Amino acid sequence: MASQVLVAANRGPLSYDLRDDGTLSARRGGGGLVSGLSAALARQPGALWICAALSDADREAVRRDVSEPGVRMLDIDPTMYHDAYNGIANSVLWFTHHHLYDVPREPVFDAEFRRRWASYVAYNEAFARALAEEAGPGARVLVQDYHLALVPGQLRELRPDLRIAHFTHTPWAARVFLDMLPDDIHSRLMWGMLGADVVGFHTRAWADAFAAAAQPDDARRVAVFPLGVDGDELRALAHRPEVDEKLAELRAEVAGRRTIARVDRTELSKNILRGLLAYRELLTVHPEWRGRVVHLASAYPSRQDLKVYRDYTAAVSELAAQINAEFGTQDWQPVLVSVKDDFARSLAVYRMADVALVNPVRDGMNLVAKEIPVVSEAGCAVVLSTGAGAYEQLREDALTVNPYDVSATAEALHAALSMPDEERAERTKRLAAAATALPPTAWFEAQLAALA
Ligand SMILES: O=P(O)(O)OC[C@H]1O[C@@H](O)[C@H](O)[C@@H](O)[C@@H]1O
Repeated sequence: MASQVLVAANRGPLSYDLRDDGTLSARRGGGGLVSGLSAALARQPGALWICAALSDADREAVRRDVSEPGVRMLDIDPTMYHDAYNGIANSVLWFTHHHLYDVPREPVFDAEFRRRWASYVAYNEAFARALAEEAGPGARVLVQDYHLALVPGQLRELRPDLRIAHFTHTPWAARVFLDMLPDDIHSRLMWGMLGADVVGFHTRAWADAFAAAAQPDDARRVAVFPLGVDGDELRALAHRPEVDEKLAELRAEVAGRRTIARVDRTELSKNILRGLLAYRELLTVHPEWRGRVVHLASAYPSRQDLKVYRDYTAAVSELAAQINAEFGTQDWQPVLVSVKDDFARSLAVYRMADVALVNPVRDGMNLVAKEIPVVSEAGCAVVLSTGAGAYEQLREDALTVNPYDVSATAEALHAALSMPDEERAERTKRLAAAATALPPTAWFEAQLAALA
């Protein structure tokens, strides 16, 4: 049956595992984009989510025609998928929008790049064709993120009757980085996204950067939808028994000391190394904190298919080990790194942290900065990068820092640790209110309404 509301995103709401006995089991897909969209789509009867098969088990599920209602997985040739996802989306596009290039060496746009780009075009076409097949007359289609930047333009050609929105969950690159792209690639990306009736971003800053690269007429379609947190849902999740258990364990480990927490994928843009350097500087410049604070750094591996991510992950654990060797004592380990993606443990960390360190060089939004104040028990001072999308909404009550300025970050950590309890609690309350202003369901419905 044709759908009236469709979502297209690389990652789907579920993925499959192939058991030893050859049967398939479904589990919920991971990440902020997925959890936000899943909640919103659950409220749209008859909606369809089109996503890519991400693994051999997913592809097997497509071949066996195992399907869940409301989800269509696309079986894309694995080599083509790898070139599109790792070779273009997570390398060129992610690096451009987050300004991550090591400029003397990168980027390089050569014949190999062109080959991968052809895969990216074909992978986008697979989504556009599937959407064209599944959408009812005049249906509304919400296309997600940089993986699928060409889809709106391609779909518009196949189905001029549809109402299409594109939403970017990352920042939009500054001109100097966009200008590195070959001209035809840059204009193709703009063409793709401007195939949409509404082009959405998390912040005014990213929307303005995109609009500056578009024609004045097209810029009118750009809109801002700052994704927030569902406070009631998150608080309920944070008070499940398994989270209580993790909290008790963590409290025992920390033994009454103050805590500085971070929770991230081990992602270049999250600036974990400078965060550790700032913590080291804090312990050097303000030795009164030695033995009295613990840095709980959750940094779980991500995108390990890319060498630069493997190297970065190794550098993070090496620097943490150095800090522990330099300052640690018999009964105090200054940094506790956790590399397991353990949501229950993260929620326990959120509940107990005195200080949150959210220092990405650039970030589309950063929901950690919004989630921590919502579940914090006694109040949490948020040290927040000016490069995070969340900065636009949280700047008043966070302690904001230039993410490259390690010394300023160290001083902000000191100020956060020294903040009077009452002030911390007051700021946390206001941060939580700002964080819950546009929960996922309202965020999604606002975009649907913009297409009406
Ligand atoms: O490649 P993955 O693991 O699906 O992660 C992609 C997502 O990663 C998130 O960190 C970004 O905020 C999203 O913009 C992006 O879609």
